[in-house]
Amino acid sequence: MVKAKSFIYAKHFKDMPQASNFDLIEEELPEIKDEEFLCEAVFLSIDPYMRAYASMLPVGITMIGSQVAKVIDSKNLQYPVGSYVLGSFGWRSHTIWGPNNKKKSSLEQTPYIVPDLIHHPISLYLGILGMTGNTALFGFLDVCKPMAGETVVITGAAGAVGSHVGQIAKIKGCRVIGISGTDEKGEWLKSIGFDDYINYKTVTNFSVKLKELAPNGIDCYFDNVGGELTSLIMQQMNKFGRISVCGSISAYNNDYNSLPKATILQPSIVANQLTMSGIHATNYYDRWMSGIKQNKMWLEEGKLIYKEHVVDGFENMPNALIGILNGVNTGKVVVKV
Ligand SMILES: NC(=O)C1=CN([C@@H]2O[C@H](COP(=O)(O)OP(=O)(O)OC[C@H]3O[C@@H](n4cnc5c(N)ncnc54)[C@H](OP(=O)(O)O)[C@@H]3O)[C@@H](O)[C@H]2O)C=CC1
Ligand SMILES: CCCCCCC/C=C/C=O
Repeated sequence: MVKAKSFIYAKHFKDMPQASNFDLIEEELPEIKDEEFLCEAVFLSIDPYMRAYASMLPVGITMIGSQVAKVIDSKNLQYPVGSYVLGSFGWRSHTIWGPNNKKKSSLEQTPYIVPDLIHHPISLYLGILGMTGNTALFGFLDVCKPMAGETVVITGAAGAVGSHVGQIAKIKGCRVIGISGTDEKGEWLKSIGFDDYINYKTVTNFSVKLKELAPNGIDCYFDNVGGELTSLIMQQMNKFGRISVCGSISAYNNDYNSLPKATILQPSIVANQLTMSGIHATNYYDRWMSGIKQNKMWLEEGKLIYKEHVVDGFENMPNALIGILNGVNTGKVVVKV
């Protein structure tokens, strides 16, 4: 008999998530039936969307999320014992999955086998070889269509998606400016190929500094944070500039009744005939494996450098989520069980 731990989303978030928003429960799992497998979480993903989406979820459900898990019992030939799977199982230590399991939301994917990585941690399937990697790859290239010599600005640049986008932009021959919340993060960005960075928390005048670093204007903007930074960046876009709107983490802790008042973006959009498009990871499910293949190729060629922020212990899932909203991480946050 296997005992599974899981975090229940027990109370709606208000402002910053707290440990008290979750209940950690334990349950005994039944024997698996035909076509089912039982797996044990090895690494769990922590992502900002968990904060953004949870406001729309009912309380009482298992908290949403993906994990890399090891199959420890199986009556399904497609998922043999000992293999690793990527699954949308939520914040659970052990899961029984079968083809009759119903998807609870469009965010969920059918579990797929991930081959062990010899030279890298298997947690990469949550990062550069997974959801964040495909978001960076398709979300940037589809919308921004970067050309060599163009200037690209990225907010949330030292996070999982931003650091990846910047490196793809360098592969494409662009000048890349990252926006980050500490100099340490900015220096890391430079070490992986970014041309420069702005520490938005300490810079005296953001717009002046941006003009200095991007004297020819901005052609592509990859937006992870929204808010005031986005307004200021958009004022310096070039004619026919492209903006990929990936997220708005600066306001995820606001509820819908207290969202920041918007500044007016239309003059920049109209004057420069900008194209601004929202992107979504779920839109890439039909190209998912080709995205992983491309990112893996760049990884093997040494063109893609990653950093992981590993939090130890399943019990620390809530703390890890609070951490990304406070910007403690450089690179992808994963919890190691
Ligand atoms: N559309 C989609 O399909 C997807 C969207 N996303 C979105 O992309 C964005 C980045 O995700 P990901 O890279 O995984 O995140 P990470 O958790 O890796 O990085 C988040 C970073 O955002 C920065 N940040 C936090 N609060 C603020 C703030 N108020 N203002 C500016 N920056 C802030 C912090 O860095 P710093 O110290 O620099 O402030 C933090 O480390 C998020 O908005 C997320 O929701 C992610 C995946 C898929
Ligand atoms: C495989 C998990 C897919 C989750 C998609 C999350 C999209 C994020 C949106 C905003 O943050």
